Amino acid sequence: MADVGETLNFQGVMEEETYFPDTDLDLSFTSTTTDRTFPSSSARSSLARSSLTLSFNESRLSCSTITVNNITPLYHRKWDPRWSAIKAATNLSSDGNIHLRHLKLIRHLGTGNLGRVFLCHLRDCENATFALKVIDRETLSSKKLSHVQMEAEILSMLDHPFLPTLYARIEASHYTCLLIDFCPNGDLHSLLRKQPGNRFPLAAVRFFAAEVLVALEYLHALGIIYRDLKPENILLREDGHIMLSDFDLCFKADVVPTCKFLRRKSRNSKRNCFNGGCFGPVAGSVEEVLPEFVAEPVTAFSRSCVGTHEYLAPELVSGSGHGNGVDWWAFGVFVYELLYGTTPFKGGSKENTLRNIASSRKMRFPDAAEVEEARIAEAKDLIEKLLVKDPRRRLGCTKGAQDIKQHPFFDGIKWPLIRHYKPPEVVGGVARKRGHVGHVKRRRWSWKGLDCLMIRNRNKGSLSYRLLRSNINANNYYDYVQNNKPRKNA
Ligand SMILES: Nc1ncnc2c1ncn2[C@@H]1O[C@H](COP(=O)(O)OP(=O)(O)OP(=O)(O)O)[C@@H](O)[C@H]1O
Repeated sequence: MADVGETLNFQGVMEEETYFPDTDLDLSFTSTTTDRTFPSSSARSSLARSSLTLSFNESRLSCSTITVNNITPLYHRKWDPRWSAIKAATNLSSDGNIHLRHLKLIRHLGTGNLGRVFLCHLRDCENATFALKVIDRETLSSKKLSHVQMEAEILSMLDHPFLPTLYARIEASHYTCLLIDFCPNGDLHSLLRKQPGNRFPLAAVRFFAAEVLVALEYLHALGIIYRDLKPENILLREDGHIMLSDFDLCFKADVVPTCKFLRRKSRNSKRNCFNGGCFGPVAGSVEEVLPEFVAEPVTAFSRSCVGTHEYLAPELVSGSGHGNGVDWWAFGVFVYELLYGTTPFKGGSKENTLRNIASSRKMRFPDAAEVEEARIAEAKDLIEKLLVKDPRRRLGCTKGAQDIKQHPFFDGIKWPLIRHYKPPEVVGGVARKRGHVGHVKRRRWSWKGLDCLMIRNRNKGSLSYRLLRSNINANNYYDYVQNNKPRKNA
């Protein structure tokens, strides 16, 4: 059949409003978009909002190869109706696999670094909605292809309520399509921006921080360093709980779990009842015997410099190599941002932000009288312990999430029950019926990005000029800043 695929048009600002009627999807995509790279967030945002045409063209089907992951329901989602729907579809499929023809695209949700994300549902089951991440491998550099590979690999390992479930991976022609959970409530960054003063109430900060902590703990236990923690990457599920997304910057390391029994004096036996997890201390005892389970990739080591600049740990900025500590640093920045609506090292420019991160000056808290006092001291203490520049002394770096869970800021949280907690009621936190579209994100930062920044700004007195002129390797930014004693921080 010649070119019978119907065309879906997602036009500019209309994309949020338009519902696309029945389309006869088939197995190969023809993408007519040209947005290959996203030089800046505004450019990227405008590209993301520009016209996008996807055709599903049956005539190309004959030459496309299709492979599909065999689907095994994950344990924690075993009873999820989506799995039943997937199972029903595969039972009816001639080869027992899910194909693109089983899916009906509803609309474009957003465009990322690697590809586009669509809301879709199974043709025979409208209630089984998913997000489909479509990656056109032909348009990607080898570096980005390795990110796709990493993302798919990590997704296939996950089985956790605060992380996405990969329902299917579909390889069609030069497209890789990942079928994951759809989060209809947008992301935490957009939600934060809707709050008065761009700040969450402390109870909400505790809730989101606790869920993120549990998600990071799980990733670390698998030896996965996330490296891209920021509110934009935290999507909100239908029930208001979080889902960490975007795994293309992760790196995998070995992890050797250890379990020790620790004796310690109880601070407050009643309050700490659940701090040790399911096997917490018995209330009323003076001395507790706590099992200490550590599954933290403490020997992880990478030299690649990735992440979003406001969230970069000093060891990433210095290029001296990093490990698990970068996630705990980012976690400190994250708690700070939820609490104060801005990040702690943000400068007038990216350069200044990096300089502030690398500087040996102690981080300061803004004078925010509006931030409620109860528990604020604990919150500040937690942030200070996470934002320790030396990763060896940073909270979480040696024993992982257990150390952080035991911090007084989280006192009273019953960790094993956390997924059953009622999400906080915050401004704008109501589920939108039809999902959300992409938004302008703080872009990830790379050394290449910094080079461009520096070449553009050749003012002789500027830090960038001095960096360019100096014999110091650009990767060694931390040393450079130390040695050149910048006059002021932004
Ligand atoms: N599971 C999902 N449910 C709902 N919307 C999603 C989902 N996954 C992604 N999106 C939307 O699609 C957009 C693009 O997502 P994608 O993961 O491709 O890139 P990204 O989050 O912008 O990350 P990056 O470009 O940094 O890799 C997101 O900004 C988000 O708005």
